[in-house]
Amino acid sequence: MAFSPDLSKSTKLERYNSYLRRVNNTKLLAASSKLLFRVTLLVALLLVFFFTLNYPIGGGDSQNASIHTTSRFFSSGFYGTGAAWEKQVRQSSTPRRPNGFSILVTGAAVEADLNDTPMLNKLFDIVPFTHVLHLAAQAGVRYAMKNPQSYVQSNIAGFINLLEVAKAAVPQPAIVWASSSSVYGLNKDNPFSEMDRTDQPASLYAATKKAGEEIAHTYNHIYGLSLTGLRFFTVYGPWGRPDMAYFFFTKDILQGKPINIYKTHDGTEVARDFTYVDDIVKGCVGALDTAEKSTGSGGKKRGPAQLRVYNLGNTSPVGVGRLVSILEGLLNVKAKKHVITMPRNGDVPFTHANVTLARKDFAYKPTTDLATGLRKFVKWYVSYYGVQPKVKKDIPSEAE
Ligand SMILES: O=C(O)[C@H]1O[C@H](OP(=O)(O)OP(=O)(O)OC[C@H]2O[C@@H](n3ccc(=O)[nH]c3=O)[C@H](O)[C@@H]2O)[C@H](O)[C@@H](O)[C@H]1O
Repeated sequence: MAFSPDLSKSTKLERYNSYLRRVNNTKLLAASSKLLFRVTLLVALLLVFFFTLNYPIGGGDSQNASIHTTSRFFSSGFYGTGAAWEKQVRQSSTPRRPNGFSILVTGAAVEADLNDTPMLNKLFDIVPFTHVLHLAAQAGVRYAMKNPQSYVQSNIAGFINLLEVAKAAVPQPAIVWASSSSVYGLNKDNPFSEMDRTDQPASLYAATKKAGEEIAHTYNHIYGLSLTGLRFFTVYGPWGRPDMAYFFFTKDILQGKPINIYKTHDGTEVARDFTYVDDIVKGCVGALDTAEKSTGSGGKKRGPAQLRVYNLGNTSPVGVGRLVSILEGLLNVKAKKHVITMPRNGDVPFTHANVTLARKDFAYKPTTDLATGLRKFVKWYVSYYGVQPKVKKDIPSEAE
């Protein structure tokens, strides 16, 4: 089976990407009640991880792609409507049952800027959030060499701004936020455990995520904020980020363009613990469900608060060559493969999550292997971009 892309849809998406970049947006969703939250979170996370976090133009070579930063949520049009905006925020955050959660999700839904302090203050004035799920970030390992400032702006300045507002809030929310497997950097222990060293980041992206973990420690220590960092391992799936390898490999394979498969400097294959988005969503919900309340109030600590870090990975690393052969099987197209030595661009040779801690504390158990997850991704890709199968109509039910 072979496919030819529908360019009108691609163009539409690229125009949308360009819009997203212009508004430099991060998305926010205020969800209320556990039930509403779970439903909303699923949608939000799909958008967060795979659509809104970092969208390069055209989804091509991530090294050349221009990626917008995501320190914004709420469009000025929406945020600027005053009473209507407030009403919407109140409505979407009113718990549907007693003791329901009211959760601010950054990185999805309506648009505004994390660095917009008055806007954040206003939000927290309107809603006594019980939790924040902070997913907004500038992601991507290699793009950090092109636009380092965007990482500082989003992952450090934006995070601190959010923590400043959260620590002063009454009540203080519990915060669960997206760290990254990249914090393990040059760590050689395998699989990666939360106890391993994380003081050797290989990219600026990793360094800003590690900085986030240290900043979290500080706000927990001084203000009694309950903070949980989740180290996500190469998350993929429908609505994914076009700057990630599995995504642009799919595009390039379909277009007959060559792809680079990295090998390490000693000639071994580069591997990743690719983790399907639905498994990550379950991990986020588990972390929120088990997050204890912050102990401070109005900027004053009243006792020790919870501080946690968890790996959320798939626990089965797969080589990039294998990833490509699964895609070839799904697309029924042979890739033009160039195996090259990994450029010195912040990449690490392998990742592998030990998830014992997350399993123990909130029963985290990834269930989607790479072939299954990529099948779901390719199905979505073909439908989203209007790719026409040339040989077969359906994606094969098995990868190979
Ligand atoms: O877990 C994380 O913390 C990070 O995961 C993700 O980073 P990575 O694991 O680097 O994913 P991704 O770019 O898809 O490359 C996948 C594989 O393809 C290899 N790769 C890449 C490009 C290429 O041209 N050739 C190639 O072999 C490459 O060497 C790698 O082995 C997120 O992007 C990041 O935001 C962060 O969340």
